[in-house]
Amino acid sequence: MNQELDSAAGSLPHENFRCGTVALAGRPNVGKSTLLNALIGFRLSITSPRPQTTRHRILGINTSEAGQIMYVDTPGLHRGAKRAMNRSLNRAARSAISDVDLVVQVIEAGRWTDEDEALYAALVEQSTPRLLVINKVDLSKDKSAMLPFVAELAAKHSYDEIHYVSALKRKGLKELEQAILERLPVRPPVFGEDEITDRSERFLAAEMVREQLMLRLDQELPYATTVEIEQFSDRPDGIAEIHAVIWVERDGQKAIVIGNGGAQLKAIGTNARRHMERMFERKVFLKLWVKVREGWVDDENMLKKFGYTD
Ligand SMILES: Nc1nc2c(ncn2[C@@H]2O[C@H](COP(=O)(O)OP(=O)(O)OP(=O)(O)O)[C@@H](O)[C@H]2O)c(=O)[nH]1
Repeated sequence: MNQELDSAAGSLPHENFRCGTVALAGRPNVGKSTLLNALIGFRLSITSPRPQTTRHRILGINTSEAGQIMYVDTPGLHRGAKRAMNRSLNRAARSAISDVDLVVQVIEAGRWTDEDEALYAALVEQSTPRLLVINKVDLSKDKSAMLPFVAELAAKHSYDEIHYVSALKRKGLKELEQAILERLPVRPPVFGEDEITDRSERFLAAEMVREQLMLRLDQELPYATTVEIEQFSDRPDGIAEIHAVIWVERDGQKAIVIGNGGAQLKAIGTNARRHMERMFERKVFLKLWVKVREGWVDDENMLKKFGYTD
């Protein structure tokens, strides 16, 4: 990852080879990251049942004979964001949809909310081609019940195409991929064919710890945490040594993250390390600390330090 571009980049593999960027946009929790992972066939972007799990713009690359699709996973657009971090996530989401070849708006089957409408309004202001993806179709037992919902949607909104998918069950993805490719410009690949992201292992390591925080901590606590990698080095014995700090806002939160006798922190570390070993294809030695930085979620300087703003 993040290697020198492959020699394939720069030359056109065949005259119809297509290459372009595609934003996966939508309100929080509709399944954008799950869809990204399913489309690239790799568990790159972290997912959880909680809204705004994704905090960064992440590029996931899928290269085939036909072309190279660079998917941009974006934070979910959240209305009425009060805290500085949520406002910054909204900014990232908006800028991600403004500079791409195609936008895929993702919604949940049977639900169209004010947040979906607000995103649609933002898309209409741009002339970028757009597809609608109705995700989580596996959850609706009676598929025909969806028809009036889609008919009403289509009557009031204009999309190039509407697709039904289940990102979780990997249904409808081939047709979606085909529709995406058709709308990308003919041009040579930007990345080498084995590259799956523009993000470094260091970044992905922090994300994997954060995923465990999102999955294991209750209520608002995950939103008061972030992860900073202090050291990422490859030891002579081939093991990647990673030191990470979990930042929280208050002492009480620190105690919860550590858990009784350190049990919670141990479980977070074990699970994150297993995922890292699978993704990085080598053994990992992971060391975690929990530290308090009061009010970091509302502090623009801290958000910058943690990579949430430019
Ligand atoms: N049943 C079902 N669940 C899904 C599907 N796709 C995603 N989910 C679940 O929906 C939840 C949210 O998925 P994410 O991929 O994290 O959603 P997101 O849109 O990236 O969320 P944000 O980070 O909040 O923007 C997770 O629990 C997923 O497992 C699907 O096709 N079917």
